Amino acid sequence: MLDKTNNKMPPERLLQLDDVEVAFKTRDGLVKAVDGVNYHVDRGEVLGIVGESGSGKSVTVRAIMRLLARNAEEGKGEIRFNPDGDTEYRLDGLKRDSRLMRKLRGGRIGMVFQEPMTALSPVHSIGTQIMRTVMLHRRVSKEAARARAIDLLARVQLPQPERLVDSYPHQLSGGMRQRAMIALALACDPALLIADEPTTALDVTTEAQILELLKSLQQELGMAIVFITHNFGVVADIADRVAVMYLGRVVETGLVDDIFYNPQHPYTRALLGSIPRLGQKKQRRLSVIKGSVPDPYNIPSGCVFHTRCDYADPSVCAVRTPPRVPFERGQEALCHFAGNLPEAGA
Ligand SMILES: Nc1ncnc2c1ncn2[C@@H]1O[C@H](COP(=O)(O)OP(=O)(O)OP(=O)(O)O)[C@@H](O)[C@H]1O
Repeated sequence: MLDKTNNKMPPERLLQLDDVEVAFKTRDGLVKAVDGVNYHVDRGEVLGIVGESGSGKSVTVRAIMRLLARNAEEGKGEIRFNPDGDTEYRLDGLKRDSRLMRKLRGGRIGMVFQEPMTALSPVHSIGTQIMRTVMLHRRVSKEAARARAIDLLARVQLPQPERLVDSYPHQLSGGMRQRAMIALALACDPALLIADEPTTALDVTTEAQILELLKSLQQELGMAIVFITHNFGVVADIADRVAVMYLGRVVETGLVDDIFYNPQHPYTRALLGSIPRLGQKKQRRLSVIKGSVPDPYNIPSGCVFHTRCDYADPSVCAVRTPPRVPFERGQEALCHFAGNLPEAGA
């Protein structure tokens, strides 16, 4: 039986997370990595997720994919997914190997990672791996699956796809392997592609090429993308909307232009102050914000960002949980002083 929900999402909505919580059981106790995350993705749009290391970006998408570590404990939040506009599935609570999840993962949700070898097997040819995915999700002959594999390799602009289909991952360069992984993720026309820092390990030129490829595939195939990155420059390049995460929460969300030109959360402003400039060394982590991300075992009281915030009033921010303040066009900021901060850049 497929799990369907009663209160429907709007028709344009593909994915919606409401108050998602994930904690991990560790030797030192329970650590909350994701603490009430809300975000949504509409059909065909690109949502960029940005935030420093440890903010819970990857754990949240693993909860969507049902690929959480064994020591994870989920809270009460909801994850809803409606891939084709007619059936809404509740993903939260589904087991990693449930029939539905195996059908959706690879079938309607594709994934690409920073390290292609987490997705590609070193002992099978690229073609075999794509064919297996195609045949797992569709009733097609071996010949048709091979033709599809060659077609996908051509789509991701790999040279000589008829020859490349029989090659092994170690025979390809890093950028080519990234393209092969994208081809694998696209094998069954996903409605949603989850991209977890797919370009972070690449050189600047290859990164630009892969971003360009993802953009053109997204437009051609009409799929939505959740794109995780440390880099606000990449968000500007590829995303329609942004969710900014800090210590397991979405602290600000909105359209790219609104977030860039009118950021309402002090953390977003601080991150924007650390966008790598042209010609700067690659892979520089965002580091200009004072202090470091607090230990998740010791989450600050009140607003979790107050210990690093330039605008914090301890009598308020260290004591009370901040409200979610709405602005125009769906922009929201989790801050006591959102809307009352000094002008950005002032
Ligand atoms: N299996 C686990 N057991 C305990 N803690 C975990 C586990 N997996 C993740 N965490 C913790 O959850 C928090 C969020 O991690 P997550 O990987 O989602 O961050 P991130 O924002 O994706 O960071 P990065 O950009 O470095 O990938 C971190 O504090 C991390 O240490």
